Amino acid sequence: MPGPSIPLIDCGGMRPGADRGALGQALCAAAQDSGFMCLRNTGLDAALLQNAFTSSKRFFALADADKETLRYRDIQRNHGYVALGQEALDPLASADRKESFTMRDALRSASDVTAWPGSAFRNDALALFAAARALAEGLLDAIGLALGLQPGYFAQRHRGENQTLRFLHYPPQHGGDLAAGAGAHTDYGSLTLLWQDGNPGLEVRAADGAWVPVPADADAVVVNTGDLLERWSNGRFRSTLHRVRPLQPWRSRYSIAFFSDPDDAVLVSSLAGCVPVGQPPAYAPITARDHILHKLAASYG
Ligand SMILES: O=C(O)CCC(=O)C(=O)O
Ligand SMILES: [Fe+2]
Repeated sequence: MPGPSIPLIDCGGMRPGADRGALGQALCAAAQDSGFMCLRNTGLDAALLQNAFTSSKRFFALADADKETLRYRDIQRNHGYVALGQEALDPLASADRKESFTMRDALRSASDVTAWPGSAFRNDALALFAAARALAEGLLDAIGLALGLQPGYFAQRHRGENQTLRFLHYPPQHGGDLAAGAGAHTDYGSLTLLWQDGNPGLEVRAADGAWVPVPADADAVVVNTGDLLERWSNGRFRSTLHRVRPLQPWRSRYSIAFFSDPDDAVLVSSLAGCVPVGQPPAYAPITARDHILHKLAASYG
């Protein structure tokens, strides 16, 4: 069960037309207290996830030379295979011991055959991408409602350009000094959805500085709020530090993340309703593109 700092929220199936008011309040409370939450009953089809994990495992099991043919080329495109030791989510620490396949704006590259390991992988990834996108939109809609924004406020600013699906693999480690799977970092954008394979390792930093394990429950989706939602909410929502440690290093750990971040040109500035009367905003406005590229450039050193 989640500890007190990582609330568990039942989404009631996210049925269309369902009352989003109570859900929005619960999401906002969790974003404010912890920045992390575990969601159940989101209505996301479990078969899509299972297929995506299967494709991910098949891909990471390929020979390095095959994976390298699809290698990540640049942070602008933010697509492709990143091998062990090439990314440091904490730029001041050593590189992460993980490999990943990143798919920014996946629907747009759907017809580019050179971008994908094969059609089964592509179909599984695109199906999950579309479902995760709809789920993130529903969650952002509920949050917007609780913040008193116009319906569709966030949807109009998250049209896919910076929505990114990412398959992750933390390979086993045998003996010696164990390396971190992912260094301490905050996520860059609005909302991250994360599915785990049941292998623990993800930890979040609580307000008192303690590292708190996130349950590795394969049936729940972990959701956290990122830097740009922190800025939009004038610091009301937290973009919480988190990391991945090798808690069970003898076996592989797989996870799948979906980052729902604002479109490049969106200027993120503190929402009027979040700024106390008579006080200046806590952050200067920034475009999503500037913030995301700055963070990507730091992590790819
Ligand atoms: O794999 C995980 O559990 C977390 C990954 C993560 O935090 C990230 O990719 O931003
Ligand atoms: Fe993260």
